[in-house]
Amino acid sequence: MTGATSIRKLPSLSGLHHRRNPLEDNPFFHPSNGFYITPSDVILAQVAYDLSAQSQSRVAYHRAGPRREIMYEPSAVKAAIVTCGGLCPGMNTVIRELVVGLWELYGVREIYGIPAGYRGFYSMEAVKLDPKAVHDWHKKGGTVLATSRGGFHLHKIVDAIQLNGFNQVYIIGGDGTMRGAVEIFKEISLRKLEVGITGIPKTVDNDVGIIDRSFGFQTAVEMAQQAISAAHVEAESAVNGIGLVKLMGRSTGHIALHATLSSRDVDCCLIPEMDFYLEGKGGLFEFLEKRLKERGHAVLVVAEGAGQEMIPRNESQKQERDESGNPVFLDVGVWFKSVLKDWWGREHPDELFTVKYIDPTYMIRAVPANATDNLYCTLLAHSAIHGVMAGYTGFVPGPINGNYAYIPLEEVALTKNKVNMSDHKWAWVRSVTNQPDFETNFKGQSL
Ligand SMILES: Nc1ncnc2c1ncn2[C@@H]1O[C@H](COP(=O)(O)OP(=O)(O)O)[C@@H](O)[C@H]1O
Ligand SMILES: O=P(O)(O)OC[C@H]1O[C@](O)(COP(=O)(O)O)[C@@H](O)[C@@H]1O
Ligand SMILES: [Mg+2]
Repeated sequence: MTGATSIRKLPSLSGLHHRRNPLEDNPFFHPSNGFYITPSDVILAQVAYDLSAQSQSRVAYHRAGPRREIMYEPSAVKAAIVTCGGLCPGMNTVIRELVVGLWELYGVREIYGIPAGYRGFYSMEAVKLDPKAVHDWHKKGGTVLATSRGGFHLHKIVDAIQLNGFNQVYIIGGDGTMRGAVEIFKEISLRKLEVGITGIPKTVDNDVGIIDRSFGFQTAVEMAQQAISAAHVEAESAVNGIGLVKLMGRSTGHIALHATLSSRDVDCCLIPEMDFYLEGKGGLFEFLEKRLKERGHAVLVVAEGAGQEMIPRNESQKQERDESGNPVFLDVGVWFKSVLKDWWGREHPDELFTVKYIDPTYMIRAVPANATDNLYCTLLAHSAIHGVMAGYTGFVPGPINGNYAYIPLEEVALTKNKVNMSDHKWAWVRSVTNQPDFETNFKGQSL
């Protein structure tokens, strides 16, 4: 295979001095050949190639891991950790492992938690953290530091970082947080401060791009199974029963898709990336009618952002935003329940019909991470620490094709991970549920 490899450049702090990595003397490690990662160690963005193609350009990211030399004197490090945005299983594990990792791997002793998200930098007292304080945090859901939306005042935040003398900042958050982190990184560079900034991607929706998946996502999918199973039991035990489950997913339907694929009890899965329609040939009602006739019940899984444009709303509802500026959605489950009942009442006024609506929204994200996600959180935290200690800044650690890499923060902030409606995964959903291909049906209908 021929073709050039372009390595994504990582910003680094220039005013610091090289020093020996203390892992060299750490009793738990025996650094041998290949232990330290060098600048020429990279992870390719893509692993599948067509070998018959003439020439292919490749994108690569620097590989995450410890470097032979670090750029901070551990006793001079003052680290800040903050969690922003919505909850996600594993946030406490990441905080715990950042604290324990900084302490045990590098001998850092000044580690602080910023309470309540970005606003905490300038409006609250930072909390001193050590391994003893965080020892059981991985067993707790949520974030012990607390989180919030909004409150992003760039200058106040950077002033507070400067005033407190923080020289490493670990920012745990989703797509909105990453956009904020880019602003902070740029302002810090403008002020020529020697402060390492890293963004650790957190989002239960799995909507952050480039990385394989976000931590906590698998736990959330697992939790969603309970809701789907309950909906299935309720639907099966009724006459013409519909079990309706709403799952998180503002603009991406990954949770709904994965929960559908792993459950196999789902008759139809609706996600924000797709258009669908209710009435007429090839529509949802026709499909449900058929399913109820054949099987006596049906299970419908809907991502919270699906069909939002179909729900009637007044002017103020149209404008509503949360503190971070994200649009506030109406409850698609409540709407569905009412349109389904209207439809059945119209078509079959004398026949029994039941819709059981289950909304496990916060249950799927307010739990501790499962074992797989806990391990993932640990590797993520350690990757972040190694990168910052090595002097990199403005980066995001994350798994790419199973290997941990450092990705420029700005690239992550600009990339959204949407469900690709034309790849095999969505085809697999349709083959499992046998649900209508709304797009094709709609085109056929309008001919
Ligand atoms: N474009 C942006 N620029 C700067 N800060 C932002 C931006 N978008 C969101 N934020 C801030 O990031 C934090 C988290 O954002 P939010 O969208 O609520 O959650 P998430 O990071 O999980 O997507 C909030 O404090 C919000 O004010
Ligand atoms: O009610 P809240 O806390 O604002 O959160 C609701 C939203 O948060 C999420 O769980 C996750 O969103 P973020 O990760 O972007 O914060 C969405 O699925 C959901 O719409
Ligand atoms: Mg978000």
